[in-house]
Amino acid sequence: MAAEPPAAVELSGITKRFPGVVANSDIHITVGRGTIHAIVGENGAGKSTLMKILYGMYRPDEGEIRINGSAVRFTSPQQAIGAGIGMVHQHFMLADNLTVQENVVLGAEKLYGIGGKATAKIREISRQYGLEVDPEALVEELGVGDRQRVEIIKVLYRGAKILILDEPTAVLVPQEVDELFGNLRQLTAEGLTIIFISHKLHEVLSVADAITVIRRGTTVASVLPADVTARELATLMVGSELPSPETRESTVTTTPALTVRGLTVLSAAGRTLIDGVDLTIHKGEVLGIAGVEGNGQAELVEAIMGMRPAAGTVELAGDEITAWSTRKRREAGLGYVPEDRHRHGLLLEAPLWENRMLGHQTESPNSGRGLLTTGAARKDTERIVEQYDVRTPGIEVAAHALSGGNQQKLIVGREMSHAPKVLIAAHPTRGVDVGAQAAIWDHIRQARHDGLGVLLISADLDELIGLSDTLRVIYRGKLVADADPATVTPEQLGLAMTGAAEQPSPAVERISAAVEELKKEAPKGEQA
Ligand SMILES: Nc1ncnc2c1ncn2[C@@H]1O[C@H](COP(=O)(O)OP(=O)(O)OP(=O)(O)O)[C@@H](O)[C@H]1O
Repeated sequence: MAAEPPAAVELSGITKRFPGVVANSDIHITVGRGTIHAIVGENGAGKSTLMKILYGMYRPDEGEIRINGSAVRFTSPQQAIGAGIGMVHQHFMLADNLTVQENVVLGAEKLYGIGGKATAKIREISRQYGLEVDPEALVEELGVGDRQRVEIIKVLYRGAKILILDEPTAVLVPQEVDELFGNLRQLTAEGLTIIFISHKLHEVLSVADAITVIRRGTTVASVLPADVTARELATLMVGSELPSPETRESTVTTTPALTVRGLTVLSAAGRTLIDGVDLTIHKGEVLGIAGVEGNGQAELVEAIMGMRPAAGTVELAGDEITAWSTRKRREAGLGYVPEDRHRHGLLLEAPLWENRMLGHQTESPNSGRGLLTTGAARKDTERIVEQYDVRTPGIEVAAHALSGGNQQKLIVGREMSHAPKVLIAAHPTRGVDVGAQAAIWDHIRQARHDGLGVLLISADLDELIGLSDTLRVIYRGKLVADADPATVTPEQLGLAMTGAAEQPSPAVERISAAVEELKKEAPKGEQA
């Protein structure tokens, strides 16, 4: 009988310490060749650290890595790439103004040059693995799903046989998730191996061949998807039962908290990014905006926050704030959870308590009588850490030392602490585990009960549907449809977002006509 082929990846006894934290402790994982292996765990459990070790970005303090049966010791990602490992990051790292081919070839010109041989190789990869993209297309014209395929092709082009994907579905609509999973299955059918991190337990159960659960830095279970439910997985992750989600209860009033009229935003080149948007959020109302990324959500948020010039008017609780600076808007009660927590939400090198003051330096408890009150800010940071379950060795550590999900919890906690009248929340639970997500939703619901109005932008359709009182669909900078959160399904909403609702459902209104109108307006070659 032939001997069993060695596992594609074998991690044994991996331990990694950071000051004050054991991020990985005696981890054991075996990933079979040609399988999809999911890694799940709470925020801060140690998933990213482990993947960074496998990708050569960190060196383990203890333990052994075997790739296809041979022990390896990587001191850089280049060595990991050389051993056939590729990493697809959550934040795409593509140059928008270059073509697909230029992006794929960039930095790997030595492999197949930059001309016809490179094109042929990209086409071969596309064909072999069913990853459809046009090498000539400009990346800025591509949707999110296509961009992700370019990232995957990029690592395959460099010879990866083992792919690590970090939360690959966080930015995809349901139809794109299905496509991605189809692609992943085809990759494994061709003998490649996939390891992916995800917080979406239903997706993990539908696509993974095997699942490893990490809790507080160590592997606590390796299970087959057929043997567990999402709830049981969550329980394994947390080590105790999750609370049941609370039922929906309407708190919407008739008092406007935020009114936007005729908001229009142009790009530097004069293109219309937001086109005459009107909306009202009432006290006690969560207004969710559904849309495929890049349809104007970011510009809408930035215009409301006063971060980019816009025509039209914005009123906060009856005051016209159109001409106000961002700082003044925040002081007047506009809370802000930004989409990009590294660029707008945090000072990564600064300690947590300084980050607690960020954007709120002029407000209590951070300042009083014109002076910064760092003692009070520190104390309040302790409270946020406690209340929002931010897992950290202390408030003096720098923000970059927190796991992604814990950074997010800190930002949400900070913004909610100033009793905002309106919270502008872009992807408030992105990268946050299921338990922490439920906790953040509870905080938002409680504040909504007390009269908070929320503008919710999210790529997580379950979150949009579950948390919103009112749902609207944004498409090419216009609000084109309304959906009823009580009856709409994620699939219907996903279709409406891509402008593809051919059979309008009662739960999504107006979309088809509006999209047809937009398509007529769009110049040739620019249609969605
Ligand atoms: N560079 C670093 N310096 C110090 N501590 C770190 C560093 N990177 C991670 N940690 C700590 O190691 C632990 C594991 O973090 P890691 O990012 O691996 O978690 P994770 O499971 O990926 O979480 P998330 O789901 O939130 O992304 C956390 O306590 C984190 O604060």
